Amino acid sequence: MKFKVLISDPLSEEGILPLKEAENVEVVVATDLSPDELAKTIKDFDALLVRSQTKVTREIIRNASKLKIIGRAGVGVDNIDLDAATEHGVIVVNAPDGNTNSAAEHTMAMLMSLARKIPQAYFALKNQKWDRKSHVGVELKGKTLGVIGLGRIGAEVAARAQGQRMNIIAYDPFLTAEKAEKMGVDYGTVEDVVKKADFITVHTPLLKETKHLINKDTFKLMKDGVQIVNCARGGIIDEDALYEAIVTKKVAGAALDVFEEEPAVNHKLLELHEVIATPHLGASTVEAQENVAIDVSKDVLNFLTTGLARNPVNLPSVPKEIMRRIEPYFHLSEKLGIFLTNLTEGVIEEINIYYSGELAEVEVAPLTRNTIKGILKKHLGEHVNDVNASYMAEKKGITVNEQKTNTSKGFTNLLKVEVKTKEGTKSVAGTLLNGLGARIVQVDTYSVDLVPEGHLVFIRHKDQPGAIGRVGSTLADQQINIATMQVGRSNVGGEAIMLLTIDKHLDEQELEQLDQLADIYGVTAINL
Ligand SMILES: NC(=O)c1ccc[n+]([C@@H]2O[C@H](COP(=O)([O-])OP(=O)(O)OC[C@H]3O[C@@H](n4cnc5c(N)ncnc54)[C@H](O)[C@@H]3O)[C@@H](O)[C@H]2O)c1
Ligand SMILES: O=C(O)[C@H](O)COP(=O)(O)O
Repeated sequence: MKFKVLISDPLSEEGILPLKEAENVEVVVATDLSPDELAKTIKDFDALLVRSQTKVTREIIRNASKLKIIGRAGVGVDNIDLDAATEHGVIVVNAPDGNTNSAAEHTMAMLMSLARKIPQAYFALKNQKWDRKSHVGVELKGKTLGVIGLGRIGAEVAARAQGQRMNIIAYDPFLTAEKAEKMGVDYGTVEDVVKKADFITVHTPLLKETKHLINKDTFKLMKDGVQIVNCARGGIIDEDALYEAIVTKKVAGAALDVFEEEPAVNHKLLELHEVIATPHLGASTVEAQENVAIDVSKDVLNFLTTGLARNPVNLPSVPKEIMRRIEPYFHLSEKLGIFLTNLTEGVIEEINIYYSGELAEVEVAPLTRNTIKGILKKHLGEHVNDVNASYMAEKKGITVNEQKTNTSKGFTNLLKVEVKTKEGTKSVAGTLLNGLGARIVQVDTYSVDLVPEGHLVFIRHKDQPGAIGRVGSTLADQQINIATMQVGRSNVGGEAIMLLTIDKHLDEQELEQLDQLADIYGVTAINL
């Protein structure tokens, strides 16, 4: 049987040789298909290979009745509808390492061009203007570079900038003091980074959490005359806020390789003299293109012939016999992870997962991976899935322990998850109640009974008459309905908790109002 592979973006000829030379594969290259044409063509293909240009929408995936795998020759998979792929049983693989070096080099090229106004000077000279006065730059040496997202590319950029004798301050949710010290970088929150930096470069994926991470409020915190680089994804920086910050001279310059909408030809930012730009060229080198095409071709070939993938991005299939017994717990395990990560302060160092009762008798590794996925998802988004969750945790320096115990506290099954950071230990436990579904039954030392669904608010407060009433009336003033409320306390007059289910997610302002109430120690909104 021959597998048909469609390549819909330009990939390196050398890189796709593993596929072209495979006897059981027929490769078709069609890089000028419209979305409609792609939606029609795809139905005959077993695999699709893309870069960032092809938008692999739900509609395309829906039409792809034979499609088994989508290979992304690069890192970002925000052009692929991962939910649709998962729902249709299509595995998505990427090539996460092949273009790291090129993207880091491009970032440095942009940083240096920005500091020395090279594109502007070149443009003037091409227009017959020998203008030295308007193109006075600044040195990088001794300046502080703020790096937001210290993953593969961010870390390479930091190391190169240190070579330019810059000081680095970074923020990454997985950056510990030990790692920062080893890399010779300072670290802090996003606020610390933007306040101290002379230049700021972002290297996060584009996720719900990182969309407009740099916005009008963040710009206000920055030094006057700061310069910004984005070679990661359009949308991490709010483009309207950046425009405003440049026009008002808060920001002296910006170097952009990526835009919220691409291709970005008539973009208002491109009209500004202070903005230099390239058309998403970070990975456009001979070497990177060859690397990513080879990696993804091999992975696609391997998957088509053996069913195994090295770099899967979405959910894999779980063996049927394991699935049948543990499937009912999948939902609970992920929700416990998400719940816990929202309560956790500090960098996660250890995750302990305890299985008891009937759960202690089954193979639970897929549940462990699913729980880790729930915990890491907040910061890694679609980059973490069941297959790579343990690997991701290990890569982030997190120790994961799985234990089967007999202490199920009267429940026929109990899944307890504990997370340790330098700030302390947090835990949550859940169970499946026969006929009633999943329940969260313990938060730290407090017993609760909560359906892990919807919009939750977790409040730590002093056990004092009036605290519950104040929360209730504040929510009533905000026209927010309380569906359920759980309360618990450690001792009379000591610390207590309220766990509410409400009808909508609290926005920043609403959270702030609750946080300001007397006797409240902390308020966390959690979306499950
Ligand atoms: N311009 C280009 O052509 C080009 C080329 C390659 C990659 N990229 C993009 O660069 C980005 C980084 O790629 P990578 O390979 O380094 O990925 P990576 O996964 O190795 O690193 C991303 C890092 O961002 C961190 N992060 C997540 N949420 C964060 C937050 N809220 N604040 C700070 N840090 C956060 C993660 O912990 C992780 O360490 C991706 O968006 C990728 O698509 C662009
Ligand atoms: O995420 C990536 O790998 C880069 O943005 C590269 O995208 P490209 O393959 O379209 O150059």
